[in-house]
Amino acid sequence: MGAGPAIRQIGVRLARLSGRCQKPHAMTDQTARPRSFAASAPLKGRIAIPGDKSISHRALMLSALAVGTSRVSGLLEGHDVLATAAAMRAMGANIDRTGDGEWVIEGVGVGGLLQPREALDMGNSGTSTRLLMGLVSSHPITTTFVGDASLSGRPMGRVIDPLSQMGADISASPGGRLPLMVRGLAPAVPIEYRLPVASAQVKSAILLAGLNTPGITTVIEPVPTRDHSERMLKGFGATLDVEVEPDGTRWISVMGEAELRPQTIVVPGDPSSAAFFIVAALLVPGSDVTIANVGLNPTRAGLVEVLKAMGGDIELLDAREVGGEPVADLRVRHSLLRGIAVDPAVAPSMIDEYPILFVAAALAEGTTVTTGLEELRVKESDRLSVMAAGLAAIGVRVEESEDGLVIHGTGGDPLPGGATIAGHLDHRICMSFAIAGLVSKAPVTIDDMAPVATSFPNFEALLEGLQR
Ligand SMILES: O=C(O)C1=C[C@@H](OP(=O)(O)O)[C@@H](O)[C@H](O)C1
Ligand SMILES: C=C(OP(=O)(O)O)C(=O)O
Repeated sequence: MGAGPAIRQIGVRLARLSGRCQKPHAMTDQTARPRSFAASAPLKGRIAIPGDKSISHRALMLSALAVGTSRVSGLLEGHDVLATAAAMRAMGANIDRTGDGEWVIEGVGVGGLLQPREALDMGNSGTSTRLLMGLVSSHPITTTFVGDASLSGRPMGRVIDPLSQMGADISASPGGRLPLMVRGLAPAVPIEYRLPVASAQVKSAILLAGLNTPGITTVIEPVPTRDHSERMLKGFGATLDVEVEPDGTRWISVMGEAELRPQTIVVPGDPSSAAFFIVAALLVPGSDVTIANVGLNPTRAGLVEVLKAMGGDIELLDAREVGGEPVADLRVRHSLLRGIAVDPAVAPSMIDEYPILFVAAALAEGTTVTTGLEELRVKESDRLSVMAAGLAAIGVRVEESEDGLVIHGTGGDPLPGGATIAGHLDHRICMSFAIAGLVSKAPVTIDDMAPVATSFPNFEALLEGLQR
């Protein structure tokens, strides 16, 4: 998209609006919270990690679109999910927190979203932004989206394109970024759309727009990505059909003007959060940790497979189903890892876990090569360059390519450490370097641990519990 004068003007107008939007709890604490992490005694014990972020967002959105009262337990109460809750409230749903992770939602029905009175503040959350842009695109309302500095730098063109094809009128800041305004169209136009990037957020945005669109909306997905939207849409009673071609391409079709039935949802633990403790237990000598209730949907479980291939001692206990998703307890013991070439085909199933995988690779014996990771450059930070710079600062031998990192491990020896890492408002960068500090000779300082609350508010408390 060009940055012509007209678009620049819209950008200025929207930027002014961002100062006036309703601030959810997520964005009120601006104080940086630096913290150092030092060489750790063995990690021992059993922990339960909080609910899955992807599933929590979707549980709130679909409950808010059902007719009647849904109940969600195990909801992640991180700032990203709270931004989704605030947005759905602002568009008419009644949403109450009744206990720890327990939420009750009274939906407005598909087609029933009301125009929010103020801009929706999405904080740091790409998932909230892109999925909600989809939802509002097929409602007759105008919605403005704003976010923090990290989110305002992320590309939204990937959802603007298909949603515009469905009839939404979207005015974005230069480069297809936030702040932006979506003027929805009802009835919208059903489309058949082949995803140009492997993105569950883009897939979900289109399917959610399709819910209030007459006819059948189809997303063609050449590379499978997390399928929580498909599973949950079916659970809520939408007519959703998935056909898989011999080469694995998935055709996902949703029938519009759906009526969603309220549900009771149990959210499993987030494998992307578990990842930090899996790697910590593998790296800190003498550790033996059990992580309870970890979601192991095959579209999310890539890291466990890669770490096992590197020689990680990870045992799956009590495999079961929770809320329509496969779950197990993981027992993880300290292991000497071996470097490997990571198959780029697994990337979508562990896309958020690469920062912590890079830390694991730094302690492995030999070299780990990763490729096919250009998407990491458009997350909360450019995770390839931020990880490469941070690892180099704590003494790791690392090379950055266009689409991956090559990491030469220490063979189990501690890292030199002794640097301050800039987290760039990226929770996963902060947590990855916190874990690196546990296996470093000199402490590793994170300039600001506050962003961790976007996805894992009790990360530090759980870590301290395992060190006792
Ligand atoms: O759909 C989702 O819930 C998510 C999809 C992924 O993003 P992309 O769709 O951009 O790959 C992931 O990185 C993000 O944390 C959550
Ligand atoms: C990329 C992430 O989230 P989002 O896109 O929702 O900001 C993440 O949690 O690592």
